[in-house]
Amino acid sequence: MAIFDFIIIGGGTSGLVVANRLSENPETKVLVLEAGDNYLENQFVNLPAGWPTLLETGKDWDFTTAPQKGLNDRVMTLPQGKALGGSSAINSCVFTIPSQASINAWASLGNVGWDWKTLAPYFYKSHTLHKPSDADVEQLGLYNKLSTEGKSSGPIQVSFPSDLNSPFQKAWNETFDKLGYGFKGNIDNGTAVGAYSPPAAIDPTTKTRSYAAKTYYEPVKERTNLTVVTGAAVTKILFEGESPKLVAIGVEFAHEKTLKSYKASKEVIVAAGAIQSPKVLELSGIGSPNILESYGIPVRVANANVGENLQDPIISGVSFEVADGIETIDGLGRGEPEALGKAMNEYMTTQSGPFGRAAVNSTSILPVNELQTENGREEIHKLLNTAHPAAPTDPAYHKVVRPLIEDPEQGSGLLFMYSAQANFGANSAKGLALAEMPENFVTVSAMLLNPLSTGHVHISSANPDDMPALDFKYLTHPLDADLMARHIQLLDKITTTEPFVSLLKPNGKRNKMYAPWKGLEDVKQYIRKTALSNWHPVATCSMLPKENGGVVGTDLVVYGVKNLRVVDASIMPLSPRSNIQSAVYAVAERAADIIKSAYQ
Ligand SMILES: Cc1cc2nc3c(=O)[nH]c(=O)nc-3n(C[C@H](O)[C@H](O)[C@H](O)COP(=O)(O)OP(=O)(O)OC[C@H]3O[C@@H](n4cnc5c(N)ncnc54)[C@H](O)[C@@H]3O)c2cc1C
Repeated sequence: MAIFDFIIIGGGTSGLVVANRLSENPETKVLVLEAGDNYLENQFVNLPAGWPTLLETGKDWDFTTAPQKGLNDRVMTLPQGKALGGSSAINSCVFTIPSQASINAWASLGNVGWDWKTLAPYFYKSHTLHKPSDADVEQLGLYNKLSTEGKSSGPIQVSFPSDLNSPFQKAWNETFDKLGYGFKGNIDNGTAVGAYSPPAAIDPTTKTRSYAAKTYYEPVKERTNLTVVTGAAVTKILFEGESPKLVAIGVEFAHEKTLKSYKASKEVIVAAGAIQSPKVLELSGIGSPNILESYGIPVRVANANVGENLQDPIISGVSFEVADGIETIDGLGRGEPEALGKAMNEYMTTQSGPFGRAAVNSTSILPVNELQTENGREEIHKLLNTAHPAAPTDPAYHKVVRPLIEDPEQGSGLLFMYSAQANFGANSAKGLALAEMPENFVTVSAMLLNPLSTGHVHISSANPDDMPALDFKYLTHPLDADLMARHIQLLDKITTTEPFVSLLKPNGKRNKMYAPWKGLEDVKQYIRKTALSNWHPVATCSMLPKENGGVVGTDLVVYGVKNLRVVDASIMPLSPRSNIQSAVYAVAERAADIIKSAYQ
């Protein structure tokens, strides 16, 4: 049996960061086992705008949820990357830094030493933020919004969209200014609130996707102490001894239709993502005894927290028909040969145009609008304390999220805009991107940043090939629907305020599911018909004290086992307030340092 120092399960976003850093020492032998394939040469992976074409293909696990009671029993799908680079190979590239408050909340939850101050260096170690050109700075409204220029110096290349002909970004920023949500803080140090145009993980020189496989793996793939096997699905972790002296010593995996085993002399590191890291643990006998025994899996460590605490921010929104003469990218979505030819020509000749950009044009992190007035603040206070008060059975993280909802300096929603139609009501990411209407649109979506509803993901059998049973339980906490409805209601203001309103066709069309709403209850009904995942699941192997729902401690070691850690999105005890890939990279960088220091 081959022996490595470290075996990493999953060569995704986090797995490749840890593999790169651990193999910096030529004496350390590292093995990465990745179930998906290597798509480094795949043009649709490399093309930033190519991601919708990757969904529901062999590059996407394409999980299915249980019927979502809070969303009219709709059954939905969840994309997750099945590729070297994992979800960073198929994501939509937006790269934003989370709020300091949401990272500090990790420490408040009992994770001493995991706060903004300690994690910030790892954000800067994992990416390099490229300054926009002077012309772009003006167009994107980015003056004075970069505080850490030159501070970031990591492998992921992050750049700003250059779209000088588009009227949308400027109009977005000016409209939010008028509504009292002018930009405050800095976009790269966790203090951003208000409207801006976000950067993306796109290499500014090549205008290609900058992701884990390209930046953390490809440059070091010749290291003789680093072995990466693709098409290798881990079926279980191998152990020696019994709890409490249980030790992880290797893995069993399926490769080329054969079951193989390799040994790890130091550690097994789980990086299979928020949906499948708990699956790997459960298949290996770490989880709820009730679940494991029902599938005949011997219990090695009883911990009912594995696979629980699942948090996933949802989105909904409205598409608005644009005024005549305003250009959008709907033609690409409809597959019109003329639009595709023009975009490809721009991309190939001058590396410009929509193919080289992330889908999202602008975002805005906002508190609920009600906090702008005295009466509104009273209303939200009552909502939190009288209508939906905290219960003793609430998960621990509610205690830190609830005060943030009433804080006007924090955001509870993230609004974002892109210049194309969205097919709200679809139950899949691919369906959402379907462009069926012949007119052109701009879409404004809202994402609920820290939902109080939690779900779970567990194995559905003892067969590693079976998909896990996934239930997000979206909107089952009543406060989520109330907050989400208020964020969606703000769309009425944005789209009737100058200069944004001038970009819209008066009495123009809306997306098919839209019907004018008369009040919050109508908005809630619309959300139940249209909301879906924004593909940021976290917290299923939470870093928390075990009695508060934890699976790993602050050293990321799995409770009750030696030599076994988890290093991916599943350890985040609370979703960071932003798109989350930046935090996944930062956590993985820090995990690598923690592991290295354990062997010094
Ligand atoms: C469609 C989509 C769009 C997104 N858009 C954005 C965005 O614009 N901005 C942003 O910040 N975030 C975005 N995200 C989220 C972000 O990409 C993820 O949160 C992040 O990449 C997760 O990293 P991870 O390491 O936890 O998991 P992953 O990157 O998913 O890695 C897990 C890896 O483990 C492998 N694996 C699983 N089980 C096994 C097994 N048993 N054996 C071997 N290998 C296994 C998987 O194939 C995968 O490669 C998006 C995600 C998706 C799916």
